[in-house]
Amino acid sequence: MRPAKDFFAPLAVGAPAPLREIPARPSRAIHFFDPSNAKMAAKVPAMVGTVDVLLGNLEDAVKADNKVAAREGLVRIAQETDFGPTQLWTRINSLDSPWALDDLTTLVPAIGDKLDVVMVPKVQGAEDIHYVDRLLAQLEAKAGLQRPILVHAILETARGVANIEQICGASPRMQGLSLGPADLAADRRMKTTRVGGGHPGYLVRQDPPRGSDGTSDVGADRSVYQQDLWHYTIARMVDACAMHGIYPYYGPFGDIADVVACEDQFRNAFLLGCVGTWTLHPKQIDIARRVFSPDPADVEHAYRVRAAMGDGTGAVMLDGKMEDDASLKQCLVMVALAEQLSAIDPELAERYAKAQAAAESTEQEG
Ligand SMILES: CC(=O)SCCNC(=O)CCNC(=O)[C@H](O)C(C)(C)COP(=O)(O)OP(=O)(O)OC[C@H]1O[C@@H](n2cnc3c(N)ncnc32)[C@H](O)[C@@H]1OP(=O)(O)O
Ligand SMILES: O=CC(=O)O
Ligand SMILES: [Mg+2]
Repeated sequence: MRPAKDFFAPLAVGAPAPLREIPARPSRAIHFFDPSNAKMAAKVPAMVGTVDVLLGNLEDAVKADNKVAAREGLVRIAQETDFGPTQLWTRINSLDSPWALDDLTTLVPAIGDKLDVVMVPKVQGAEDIHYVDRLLAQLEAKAGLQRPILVHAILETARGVANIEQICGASPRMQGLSLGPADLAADRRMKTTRVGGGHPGYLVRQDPPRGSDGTSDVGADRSVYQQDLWHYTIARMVDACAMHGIYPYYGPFGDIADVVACEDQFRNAFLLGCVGTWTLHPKQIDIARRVFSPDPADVEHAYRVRAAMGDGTGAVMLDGKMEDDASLKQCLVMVALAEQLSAIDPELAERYAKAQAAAESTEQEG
């Protein structure tokens, strides 16, 4: 392990200095595209501004025969496209594949100045991040890059989950973690064949009614409540990321047609602390943008609490509820997110400005 004094030292002579803090850039929708799929690739320039992140995927879902075409396609798209405020990420092939090294040694010199984040799949432990960290530093130095490329790990092995804190703290490049429910389910030998989402078999059943003689009628009709298979993993991910000042994301939701369950799954992740999700199909983009942008009513409430709390200490009553220093901090999380999103999204800026004005006028009346 690197001693604290060396943690922020560049890992190659001439590489850009690592960031001291990972910027909180909006990344509600990380939109996956296959750069070797001509039809999909052709849509990328028009998607700039419609998603927060465009991610050129080189790993799973790209056929083995198309790996080189995908890599070259990504280089071409990146060179030809002005991404404006939209971030460009890539998901490289896994480190145990024959393609990962060529992915990095091709992409960094060619488009390193445009790449914000490299997503690394199937990360098992800090050693995987150390490998990518050093290699990126060497490639950045060679290419004369001025800012470091950040690293994002996918949590999709049992070992990765067990090593989650070490992964998050392995390098100042660490930007965040995504849940990889498909590979993780396989690695854990879970018995779901779905890509993310719930499962009707994973449930809790209402207690049976009791007869007058005290016996339970186990055959009676009872409500069942479907549970979330991913709750534990997402909660661990959120804590590990918060502890290290980096960002957690939901991953793929494979049932493209079920936009309702997709929204539920995204919202659970948002409420638990995730900042965004992957979108695999254009249908999922509006869902992600909506769910990961706070509701204006919640933003209005947050501004009201902030105004009512004055110097931020003590306790007040608002709408019959107690608010204090701690609930103010919750509200400030909401306000900070609303302000970040307002800076990049004029429509949301207008809605949040109205929420703030309404909160301030209620405060003046009160
Ligand atoms: C477990 C994991 O690792 S998840 C991450 C890896 N997986 C991925 O990245 C999958 C990305 N998505 C896809 O490959 C595709 O969306 C699929 C295979 C799921 C569905 O593709 P299709 O059957 O073509 O979907 P569909 O017919 O509904 O597409 C409608 C239109 O959207 C386009 N489209 C589909 N997905 C995307 C996308 N991700 N980005 C941009 N455009 C897309 C199609 O090209 C099509 O265009 P057209 O109307 O001009 O013909
Ligand atoms: O890569 C994603 C997954 O779910 O596996
Ligand atoms: Mg995977």
